[in-house]
Amino acid sequence: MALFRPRRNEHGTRAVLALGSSLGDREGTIGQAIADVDMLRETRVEAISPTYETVAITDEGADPDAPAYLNCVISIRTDLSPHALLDAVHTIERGHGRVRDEHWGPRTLDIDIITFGSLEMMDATLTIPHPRAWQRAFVLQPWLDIEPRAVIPGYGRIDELRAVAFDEVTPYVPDRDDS
Ligand SMILES: Nc1ncnc2c1ncn2[C@@H]1O[C@H](COP(=O)(O)OP(=O)(O)OP(=O)(O)O)[C@@H](O)[C@H]1O
Ligand SMILES: Nc1nc2c(c(=O)[nH]1)N=C(CO)CN2
Repeated sequence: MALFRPRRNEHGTRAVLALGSSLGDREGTIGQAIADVDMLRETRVEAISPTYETVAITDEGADPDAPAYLNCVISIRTDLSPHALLDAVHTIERGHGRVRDEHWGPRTLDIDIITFGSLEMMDATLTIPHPRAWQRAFVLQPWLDIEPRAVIPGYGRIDELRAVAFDEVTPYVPDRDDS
């Protein structure tokens, strides 16, 4: 189920972040990372998408034998600059044991900045909108659940992009042991 919070203040920039985890306590890590984002200076989480279990996309393509990801998307409002937000999400990733080794390899936590208001920019460390979000169902589907009319600046409407994205996403049903 998606969660939405009433907007108490309208200042700052609305940004969309995508979270993914394929190692360890995936659900716990994503939940804590969302709380970490909400604790950032001048930043507030406004909506949390449902979580999806998704087949890992690796350098060789979709790999059903690689650890599956949990993915979700959050919308935030922040007064941080785009680079300060990038630094902050990297700190959160490191706090959850993220190690940068294998390209597109399994990871405890990945947080990508998908959009930042209507900003379009590219420099050595940051590209906004995220350059691969437009083709990733593991980003577009959860985002669609919380913002069905969203547009990726320069790429178009996410409902249209989602319709042609082919990677596999399945609603995540937690395996609760309440006994
Ligand atoms: N919009 C963005 N969000 C997050 N990182 C970005 C963005 N644009 C550029 N980067 C840069 O990409 C670098 C690699 O990021 P990361 O290791 O998370 O990539 P990845 O998750 O493996 O791959 P992908 O970018 O395809 O999701 C980061 O150090 C960061 O400087
Ligand atoms: N299913 C899935 N595959 C991925 C993901 C991800 O979040 N989910 N992230 C990647 C690099 O960011 C590479 N591959």
